[in-house]
Amino acid sequence: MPKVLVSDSIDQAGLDILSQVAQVDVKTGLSPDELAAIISDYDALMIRSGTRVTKAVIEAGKQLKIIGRAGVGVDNVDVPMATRRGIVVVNSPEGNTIAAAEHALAMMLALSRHIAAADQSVKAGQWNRKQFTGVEVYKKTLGVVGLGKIGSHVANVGRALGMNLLAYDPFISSERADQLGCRLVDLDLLLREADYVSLHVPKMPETMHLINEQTLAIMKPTARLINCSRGGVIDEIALANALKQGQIAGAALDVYEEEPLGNSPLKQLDKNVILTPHLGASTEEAQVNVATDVAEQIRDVLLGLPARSAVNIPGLRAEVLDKLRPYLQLSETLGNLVGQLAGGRVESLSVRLQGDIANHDSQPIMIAALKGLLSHALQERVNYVNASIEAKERGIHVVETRDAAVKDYTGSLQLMAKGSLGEHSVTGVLLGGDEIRITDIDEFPINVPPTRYMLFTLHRDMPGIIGKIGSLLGSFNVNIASMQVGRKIVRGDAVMVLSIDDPLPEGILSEITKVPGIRDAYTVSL
Ligand SMILES: NC(=O)c1ccc[n+]([C@@H]2O[C@H](COP(=O)([O-])OP(=O)(O)OC[C@H]3O[C@@H](n4cnc5c(N)ncnc54)[C@H](O)[C@@H]3O)[C@@H](O)[C@H]2O)c1
Ligand SMILES: O=C(O)CC[C@@H](O)C(=O)O
Repeated sequence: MPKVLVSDSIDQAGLDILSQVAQVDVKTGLSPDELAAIISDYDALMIRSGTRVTKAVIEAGKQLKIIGRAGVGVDNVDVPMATRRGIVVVNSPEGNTIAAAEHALAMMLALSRHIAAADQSVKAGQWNRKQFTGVEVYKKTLGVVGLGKIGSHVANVGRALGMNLLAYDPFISSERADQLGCRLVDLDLLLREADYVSLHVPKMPETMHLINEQTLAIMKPTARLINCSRGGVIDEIALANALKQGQIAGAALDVYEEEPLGNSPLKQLDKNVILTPHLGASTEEAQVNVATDVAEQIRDVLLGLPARSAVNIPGLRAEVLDKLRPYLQLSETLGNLVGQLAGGRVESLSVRLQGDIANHDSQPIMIAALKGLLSHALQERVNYVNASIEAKERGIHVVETRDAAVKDYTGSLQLMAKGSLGEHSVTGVLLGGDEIRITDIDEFPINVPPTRYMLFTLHRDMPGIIGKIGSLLGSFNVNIASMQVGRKIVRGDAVMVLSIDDPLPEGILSEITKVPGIRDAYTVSL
């Protein structure tokens, strides 16, 4: 039974799903070193934001197939390293969207009315009504930085509260911003005009210290800043200074550059600062959502099925996957076949998408072709996660062409591999939506399904040659399941494709190539 390590607190709903297929060990509060020391036993790791999955952890995870992040941000996982090692990293892109958005909105209202400070003062025996006079959000300007899933919900609720909306997001169209009632502006203008600035961007080099001494200096003295996205997006020292000097009116933070928050000057500030311990996703609903979402994906991957929300398999979202699955199978099979026919070191792979297939997202189809191409050499070490990297490292030049006009079958896929031992091409189609047929080998027309063991010959089309191959195989006790010949002209060159029941015994291939009329022979296992 596979083993799953759960190293952060995860809702029971997720643990129940994992337990259906795996032994589940829950060990929380591990340091990266402690995690690295035990991870080698595990097939899967499930985390929240509390676990740091470093390079060392991934290197130690010799059996790891999947890392599941029960949440959105995967900045606590060394994703490039996981990708190199072929480990799928999955998250729950939407499970906690509402929770995080509501936390940001709660922060905005709590800041405006000094809720946290007023609560503390009443509990301390005071009754200071005047000290806690607040401001209304109605008719104020809310600036949303990052108009993705969470930012959009914040914008929607902000609009319902009667706020004017500005948004800054370089990757969002003005039509999308219009739909949300936001005026799309640059960051400078947003910071100058907004009464509330709410950050909803991912953590990446471009967003590191997006809010810093300079950007804080252009904000209104009455402005309030909210960060429920990621620590590091705000320069916390610069923020503490800006708050002390009254450059802005207040700030509410849920996330920090270092978590847990250490000895920060922000902790010294009182009524105009609210600090929560990364609680954005901490609602009962969100925790059930993310735990279920990610546990299902871990279960599926352990059962050999694809994951819905893999962050390191480009273009392979659930809905794409459902539509493309038969094409991916086709592409992988043809990649495997052409890779074995080419043998040696492959220098380039050309993939031609013809007919209907050319109308689909080609990226996953290309990845499947590369996975197939490399699978004979790398076996299970290559997968959808690392196929592109492995191909790049081997210097394989990949070319994609599309021809939507071709109208044979429902579309076909042609792969051509060029390598140190020559050039080969194969074409395949799907019959009835999911049955693979190889329809062309080196431009010789055939029509055969792929089978586990196959033998291909290139020969002169002349009487007796098929019989000789049949007898030769028979003398080596090889049973032929099916046989087909493809030729372009009578008595010219031809290919013979045989499905055989067992792998070809050692030495027989060279015997086949000695048969008069045989130019070449290849054995393939798919
Ligand atoms: N506090 C929490 O507990 C909590 C919970 C959930 C999510 N989050 C974090 O909230 C953030 C937003 O999550 P989401 O689900 O909305 O993500 P998302 O991917 O849907 O949205 C992010 C948006 O940021 C935009 N963006 C990227 N670079 C930008 C830049 N340089 N400037 C401005 N905009 C930029 C993107 O175009 C995108 O629209 C993430 O950092 C996520 O990790 C925090
Ligand atoms: O695990 C958590 O509680 C935080 C999750 C949140 O930061 C996220 O990115 O989804």
